[in-house]
Amino acid sequence: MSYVDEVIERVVRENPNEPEFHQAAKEVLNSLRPVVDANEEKFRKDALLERLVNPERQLKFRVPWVDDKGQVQVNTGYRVQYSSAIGPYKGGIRLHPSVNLGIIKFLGFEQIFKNSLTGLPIGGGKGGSDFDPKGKSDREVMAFCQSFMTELCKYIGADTDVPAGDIGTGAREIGYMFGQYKRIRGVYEGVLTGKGLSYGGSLARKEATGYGLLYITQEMLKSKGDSLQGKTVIVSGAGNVATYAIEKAYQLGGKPVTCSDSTGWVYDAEGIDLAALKEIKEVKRARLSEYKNYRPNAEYHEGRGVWSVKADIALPCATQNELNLDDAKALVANGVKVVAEGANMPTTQEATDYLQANGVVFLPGKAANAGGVATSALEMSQNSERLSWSFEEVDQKLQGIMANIFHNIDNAAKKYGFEGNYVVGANIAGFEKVVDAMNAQGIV
Ligand SMILES: NC(=O)C1=CN([C@@H]2O[C@H](COP(=O)(O)OP(=O)(O)OC[C@H]3O[C@@H](n4cnc5c(N)ncnc54)[C@H](OP(=O)(O)O)[C@@H]3O)[C@@H](O)[C@H]2O)C=CC1
Ligand SMILES: O=C(O)CCC(=O)C(=O)O
Repeated sequence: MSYVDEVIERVVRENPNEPEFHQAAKEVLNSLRPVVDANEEKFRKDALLERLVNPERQLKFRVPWVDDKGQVQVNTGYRVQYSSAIGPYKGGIRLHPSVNLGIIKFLGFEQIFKNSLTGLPIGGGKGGSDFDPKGKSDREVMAFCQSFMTELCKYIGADTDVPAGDIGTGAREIGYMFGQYKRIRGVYEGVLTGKGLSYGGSLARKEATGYGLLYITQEMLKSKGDSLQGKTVIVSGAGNVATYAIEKAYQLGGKPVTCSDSTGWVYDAEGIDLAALKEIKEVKRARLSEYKNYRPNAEYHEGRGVWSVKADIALPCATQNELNLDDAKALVANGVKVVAEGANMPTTQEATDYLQANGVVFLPGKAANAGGVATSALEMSQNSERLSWSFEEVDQKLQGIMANIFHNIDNAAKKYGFEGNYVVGANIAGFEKVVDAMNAQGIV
């Protein structure tokens, strides 16, 4: 049995009931075969892949808090400190009822390679809780965030582990967590990113993941002599990533016509009304069904369905495994030429295979959504030098980072004989730097 197959078997055996983690690990390990096969003896002797798939540390803790009725609630908190080979652990905190250890591990594992692709010195980690901020009062969210940080603050720090936002964790939650960290640890430092601008946040961090997604899509199109001008874009999600992907798609000449949340989806043939979307989601924290109050001619449907709309480019920006094989068939039948992942692992393996086999250019999340964490690393730099850069300066750097990521994954795919396969290119390019650092640092 090949070394890669042995490790895949071990991942499945030793991590039961963690299907998302198996999916992420299999995808990466399978695409590393050309590199691993060429170094099989050394990698096997050093147990390199076993060390890569096993987190350095994983924390699971109780999060008790009191709701508005005086009832004590108990949630479970997680932080998986996956790899510090190339820098302090870095990755978001997800607050969603579906969160469990396997989901945090898949996200932390992806983060290792994504963070490596940014070219910046950040290792991989991820955290979260099964707490659902939806429908909670600000006071309840604060009570949860303070309790969560009371435990987490023992294990993080500006030079050890720097969490940030993800699903369900935005500026409000980061603010409450930062306040509690400072209160307990007594240090004012860049321990979190995605902070508010008045206390150490970076301009353009809020926009960075969505903007970065469009910058890399544009760079890929440019390499083929094409552009976003005049292209119809379908987007899923209505949160941070989706909103700023829609904003940048407009700025680059595209026409985004859909968005979705966990209860329904919108098709607006004239183009999504960005101001309405921001008001519904960022200000009111309401459901997308309200969109028709702003745009009576738009369609709102319960359930899921954005992938049935005719378009040129599809941008899944909601959550994992939201684009399945049937959706992939609909995209191909409708003439979609590009799928770029704003979310983490939104496309199932079967759907990815189908899209690639049918000539759709596929930009995987660990490359395409890396603009968020890259800008978080820029926030860390600003915090370290106690300066704030202008929006233009951060945005310029983000554009450069996303263009570099595209060329690095493109070149890695070509080097190993997989031209145009950006899944292979991203995994290999991300892995090469991490493995180099691991080898240099001995058996740790
Ligand atoms: N924020 C960032 O900087 C980065 C985020 N990502 C990834 O992008 C994706 C979206 O994150 P972000 O925009 O920050 O999150 P948000 O919480 O801001 O938005 C998530 C959106 O997806 C919708 N959604 C639909 N179905 C689900 C589901 N089953 N579970 C969770 N959400 C669902 C949500 O609907 P509803 O409004 O009903 O909750 C919401 O509109 C995630 O995969 C995240 O890991 C990747 C890189 C960086
Ligand atoms: O900005 C960060 O540190 C994390 C972003 C994130 O969670 C992600 O890239 O999935």
